[in-house]
Amino acid sequence: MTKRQPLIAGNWKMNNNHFEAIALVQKLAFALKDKDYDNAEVVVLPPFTDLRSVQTLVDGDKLRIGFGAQDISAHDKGAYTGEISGPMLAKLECSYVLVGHSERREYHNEDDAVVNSKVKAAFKHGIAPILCVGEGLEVRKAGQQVEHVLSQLDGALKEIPAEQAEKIVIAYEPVWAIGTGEVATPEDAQEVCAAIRVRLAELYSSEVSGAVRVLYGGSVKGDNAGDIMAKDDVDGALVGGASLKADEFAKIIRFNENG
Ligand SMILES: O=C(CO)COP(=O)(O)O
Repeated sequence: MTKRQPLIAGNWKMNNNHFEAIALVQKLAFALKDKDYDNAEVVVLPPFTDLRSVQTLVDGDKLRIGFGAQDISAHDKGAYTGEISGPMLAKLECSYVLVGHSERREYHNEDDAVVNSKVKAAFKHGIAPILCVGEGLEVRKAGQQVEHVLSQLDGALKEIPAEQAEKIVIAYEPVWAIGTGEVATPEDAQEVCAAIRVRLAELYSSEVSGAVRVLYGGSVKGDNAGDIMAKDDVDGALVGGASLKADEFAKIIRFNENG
């Protein structure tokens, strides 16, 4: 099986205006050494209003920092006030887009059908979706986390062909670990990430399941990243709060040097 390149992605959520975005990406570029880029692919996911500034900086200074958006419309164009389309994101050279984040599911009522239509929209325009899945506390307490996550996965991947599925990134983000400081144990993360990989093999093939990167997200910091990513089926991290501090995010990118 080919080795999957670790991916560390920073979901800035609704933080940083476009000036602050430039400053943060510059600080991150200063904090990273050449060898850090060999360690992991580095990606930031700023708000829409920052994307043009980040693109100009990354492009102009030839930074090895990728970027993407936090949401995508299911539609290509038209009367959808407030939405941002796949063609717009593709024109800005976004490589990635978050789809199905628990905050979108919760505050914007995005169900599996909506998530599925956004995954399709991303692929249609050559953008790799970072599909977020994860259970809430009640589901975890009932021990139903694997079933819950696999059902979200099945819903999101409906009618997605293998050639596209192998390019998806999946982020397992237990809702109870997001922004709470309560990180999942490496064993908890491994259990669900491994189950995701098995389901990808069932839905597609062992080639697809071996190629897809499965990330963990939820209170990842510099000093817990290494233990989680040491697990076989965890290929990186989707980082919220800690991605807003360049030094802390750089420490996560150097995950295998911290302990
Ligand atoms: O939701 C997250 C990333 O998408 C995780 O957020 P925190 O790292 O702040 O817990």
